[in-house]
Order: sequence, then structure tokens, then C-alpha cells
Amino acid sequence: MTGTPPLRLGTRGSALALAQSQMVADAVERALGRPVELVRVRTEGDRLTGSLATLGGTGVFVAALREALADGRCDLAVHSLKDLPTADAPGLLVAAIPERADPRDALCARDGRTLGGLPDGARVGTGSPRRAAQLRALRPDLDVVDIRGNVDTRLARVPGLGSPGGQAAPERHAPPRGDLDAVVLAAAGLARLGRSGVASELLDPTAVMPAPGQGALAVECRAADTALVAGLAALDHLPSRLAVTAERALLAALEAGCAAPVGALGTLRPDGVLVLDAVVCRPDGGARLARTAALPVAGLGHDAVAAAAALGTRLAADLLAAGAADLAPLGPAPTPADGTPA
Ligand SMILES: NCc1[nH]cc(CCC(=O)O)c1CC(=O)O
Repeated sequence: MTGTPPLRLGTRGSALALAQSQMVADAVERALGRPVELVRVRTEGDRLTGSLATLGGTGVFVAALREALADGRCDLAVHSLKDLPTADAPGLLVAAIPERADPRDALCARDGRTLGGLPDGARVGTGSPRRAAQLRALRPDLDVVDIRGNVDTRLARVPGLGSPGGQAAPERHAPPRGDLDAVVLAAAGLARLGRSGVASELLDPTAVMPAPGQGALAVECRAADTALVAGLAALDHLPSRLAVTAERALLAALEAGCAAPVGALGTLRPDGVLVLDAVVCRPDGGARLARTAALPVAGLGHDAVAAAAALGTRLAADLLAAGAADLAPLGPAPTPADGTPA
């Protein structure tokens, strides 16, 4: 009659956070046969909408969820891996990295245009130095406009792409609408919101390298909840974990904050070789360093995770030896990479 008490999954209230939290809640219910309820965690970031992105960056949101976990106000939390600091949180554990969604960036342009088809001098919005630098490298004529806000707010800046309801989170200063030719957003975020249709081009990673961890989620819980840790392992997808482990080790070794113009993408090939591509850009797009490293991980079992991390560290050393630190502002970041986090 009483049954097992529900697991409490702590989440922010944004549309993207709710969508990905609900996806994971459903997967946990299926895997563990235990009910999961979403628990709204109000973060300081949510109170400071708008200005937050420039003040505290994505870390503010993650920190509030982690506090709620540590305090026992919730039992698990879902983070966008690209917003998760590379440093470990004491007492907490990323117990699962589910299968990664499409890691690519998506161009969302008016009239279905591609990057190559945008008119000369077109205005393209992004809050990410990584995206801005790579867009400028491909199209030096573009006017790259710094934008903030949630996915709906950003899409509304492109004529015809605002959500049908026209609703966007209330912001202190209402942002303009329909004033840009295009915005660039993560394909994975659009997919989770059911808005993949607004993408007019999925950008080739060799041209626009995604952020480390983009498209992947992290399911975090208390390390001491050993039964839950063991249960959540059923949601872990090893190829995705290997790829993002390499990407994040690279980011950590570059001491690159989330604002640094650094892209990285790991891929586990069918032959068991983990390939890691990475790029460090000069913010104006006028120069870039790109490097690739590969390592066979088939047959390593769980040692493969440590090997993936070593691959990322080694590629970072290659990039630094080639002068990455002269190209880009590496080191602790004052602003977030991609604006408001999920
Ligand atoms: N920093 C914002 C952010 N964090 C996670 C996503 C969704 C994609 C993902 O999970 O990687 C987004 C939106 C975006 O970059 O367009």
C-alpha cells in the first residue's frame, strides 16, 4: 500500500530544464521501477533573469542544484554537460551520462537560409565566443550580435521563428523581436523542446566545432546513495561517456572557462578507436588551431574512461605547445559560453 517513496529529481523551471529533467525522470522510472517526481529548485540565477548571464555565468544554476542535492532536498539532478564545471563536486557523483543527442550547432535562419546563403553583412545572434569566432572565420562579413536569454527568447529574434504562443520567460528588459537574420543554438536543445524544425542548417563540426559536452546530459546524485548510484548505471551510455570525458579533460587541461573559444568533439568509431577533434580560436575568427588525436579503447572495459581522459589531456598539451594560449583567453572565465543555461 505504501510502496517505495518517489525519488525527487531537482530541476530548474526553464522549458529546456523541465524537458530534459522529465526525459530522465521517465528513463529512471523505467530502469529502476520507482516513481520519480520533479522538484522545482529555485536558483539565484532565476531571480536575476537577464543580468545573470553576465554576472555569474552558468555556474550559479548548477551550484543551486548541487546544494539541493547535498542538503537532501532532492535525490538526483540533471545537468546539461556543457554547463557543468569540469571540477568534481565533493560528495556528489555523475552516476549516468545517457546516450548523447546530436552534438552539432544549428543555424536557425529566416527563410530557411543556410550559412552560405545569408546575405552579405547579415546579423547573426549568439552569446557564445566559441560560436562567434567560428562564424566569423567562415563569414568575415557577418555582423555577429551578442544575445542572451532562453531558447524561445533567442528564436523570437528571427522573423518567423518565434514560438506559436509567442511566449518567452519574463525578462526585465524585453529583448527585441525579429531583428536578426539568424541565431545559432544547440541542435540538442531544440530537439528536446520539439523545435528541431526551426533549424535551417546543422553546422558541420569541422567548420563549427561544438562545445565540449554539448548534446549530452549528466545525471548527478549523492555518492553515498550507493543503491541509487548502482541503479543509475543502467542509464549510462559508455560511448557517450568516453567522448565527453575526453572533451572535458581537454577543457580542464586548457584551463579554459566556458567562455573560452574552445570546441571539442569526441567520437567512438565502430572499430573501437576514440577520436578527439579540438579547436581553439582567436575570438575575432582570424586564426584557429585545430588538432586531432586518436586512441584504441576497445577491450579496455572501464579503464577506457581513464584512457579517454588521458587522450583529452594529451591533446590539450599539443594545443598549448602549438601556442593556444597566445590565441585565446584561456583561464577562468568572466562570462558564460552560451548565455543562459538550460
Ligand atoms: N548554454 C546554454 C545551453 N546549455 C545546454 C543547451 C542545450 C544543448 C545541450 O544540452 O548541449 C543550451 C542551449 C544552447 O546552447 O543552444
